[in-house]
Amino acid sequence: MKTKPTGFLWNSNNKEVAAKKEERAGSLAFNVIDASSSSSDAKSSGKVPARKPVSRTKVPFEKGYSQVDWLRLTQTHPDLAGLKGQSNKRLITMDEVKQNQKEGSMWTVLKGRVYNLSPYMKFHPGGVDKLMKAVGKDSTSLFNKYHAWVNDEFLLAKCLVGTLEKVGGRP
Ligand code: HEM
Repeated sequence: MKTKPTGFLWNSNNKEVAAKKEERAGSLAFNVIDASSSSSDAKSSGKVPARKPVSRTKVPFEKGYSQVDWLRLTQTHPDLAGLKGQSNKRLITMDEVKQNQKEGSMWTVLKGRVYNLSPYMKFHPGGVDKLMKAVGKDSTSLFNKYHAWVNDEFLLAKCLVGTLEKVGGRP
């Protein structure tokens, strides 16, 4: 069973991800958090087949590109999103996301929010190649496939460009 500690990288209260189970050791009772699947209840009941594990190779970071370095940069850089004075509260179409795939301006949609991934590229623990797959499209399912527990909203807060416009008024 895989367990994940909580911290700035990980969502601590993601109910979809973490399935809690109480276990006992002598007189001690404690919660075990299983982050290995988003549907462990369904899995243990035998209704859903176990999800195929994805290959998750961590790429050794270049000096100066650790997650701590990233956090420092988010606190000091004046405009990581590349807004140039524009508001990050505006609605953005998928067309506009597709148009931003160049150095310095590499946009993705993640859980309805639009981010500029360009500054995060070399900091991504899964490597640049993997993160490039997110550019110009909605990367929510890819993101969840590899690491649904990662706290994207916190990590990419300073890269927020706007919100994806809903088409046809449906959520
Ligand atoms: C879009 C925004 C993304 C963010 C903010 C992000 C962030 C992260 C973080 C924080 C980790 C370290 C996780 C940990 O230590 O548990 C990680 C690892 C990783 N990511 Fe991403 N990621 C993103 C997108 C993607 C995409 C699109 C892919 C695949 C196509 C991907 C593949 C991986 C892989 C393979 C690892 C490394 C293996 C591991 O931690 O075991 N990531 N990412």
